[in-house]
Amino acid sequence: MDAGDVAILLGTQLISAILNGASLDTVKELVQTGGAPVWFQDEEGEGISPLHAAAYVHDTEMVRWLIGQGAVWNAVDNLKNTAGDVALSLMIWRRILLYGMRVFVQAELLLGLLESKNRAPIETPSNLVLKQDDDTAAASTDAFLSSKLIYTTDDYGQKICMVKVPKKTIVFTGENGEGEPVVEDGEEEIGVMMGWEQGIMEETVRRLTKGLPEEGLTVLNVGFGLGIIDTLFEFLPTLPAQHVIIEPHPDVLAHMRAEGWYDKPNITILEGKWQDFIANGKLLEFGGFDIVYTDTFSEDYAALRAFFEELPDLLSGPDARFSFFNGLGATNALFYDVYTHISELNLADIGLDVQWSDVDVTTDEEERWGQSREYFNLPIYRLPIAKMKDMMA
Ligand SMILES: C[S@@+](CC[C@H](N)C(=O)[O-])C[C@H]1O[C@@H](n2cnc3c(N)ncnc32)[C@H](O)[C@@H]1O
Repeated sequence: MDAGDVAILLGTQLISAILNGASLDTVKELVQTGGAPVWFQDEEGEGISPLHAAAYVHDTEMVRWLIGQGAVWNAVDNLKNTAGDVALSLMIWRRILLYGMRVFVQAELLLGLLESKNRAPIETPSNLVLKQDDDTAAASTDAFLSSKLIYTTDDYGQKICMVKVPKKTIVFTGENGEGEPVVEDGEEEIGVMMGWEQGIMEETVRRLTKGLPEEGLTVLNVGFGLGIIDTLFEFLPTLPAQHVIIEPHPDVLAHMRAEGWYDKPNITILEGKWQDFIANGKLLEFGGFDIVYTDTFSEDYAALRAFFEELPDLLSGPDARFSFFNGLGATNALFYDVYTHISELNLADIGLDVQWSDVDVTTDEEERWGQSREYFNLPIYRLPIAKMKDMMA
């Protein structure tokens, strides 16, 4: 390894340490003792420097120290942003985020008022959907439950549980894309569940079970899909004592039967929607679960929030854990951030604290989506783990 390679290695480690929340003392040690170069730029990646990294983690003291050590104040990354631009865009990002959250919360309050008067539901004045008005299987539970589902494997070996929804496309009648536009009726494939989410499910189970006693574990999972998370629960070192799965779709239930899920002695399958088993009190009969997970399809944020409200009754105690598939708004970083913050606020209102962790979900986009509509195209999944707040603390 020559001196250039060593500088690249140390510089990359320095940037990664800062982005991962290293303290100023650690950074000082990496630079002063370890010899990491403060002038380094990550040419192989996004072209960022340690100064950009410090701006990303909003560490003003670290920015000051790095500049004092000779960090290049006006170095630009591959997007032509200096560390100052990053800081500025973060400030602007936070301002827009706060605005988005305010709009969302106001719409939510209004929704509550309208619902209490039995009036039609509303949407927020943005792409943040509180209540869906899409009546296809993608967003209407009734349409979804009466749609045919297809279990298939794509060209890249990825397992998919898929539904087809109607799609209108505008085509031009003439040659070379000219001529009169005509609306053509067609179909679009949507992944109800796709194999690429395996990594998210694995990390979710790891974090849901970490530190919990293995013996006698009780688990509730809402929404079977491909059964990825249920399979992971069944492969824990100690089999859960009680594993309840709620699933309403007849095709999913038929698939579960064919795959032998009905024959597992520790598993109870509740055929219906989670709302049905809240309404008839069946879920309460289990006496609380140590782990609760929900990942449904075609439901909007209002439904997720309604599920949150049931958690104090569903969780077995202060150590019990809850997680949900955090996928709303995930085709846009800002919307995703708003949903993430709003769900944290709503959970806090109900008495739950959330710990977030990041799961890297970068992959080959074409291999992931194939013919399916994209529903998650951010590089990072924000994984929530919630517990009832410790009222004695
Ligand atoms: C995204 S998949 C779940 C994937 C699952 N986490 C896995 O690891 O494979 C969503 C599932 O939720 C089910 N579902 C939709 N609405 C539901 C509801 N109201 N209650 C319970 N399950 C629901 C769907 O039929 C579908 O099987």
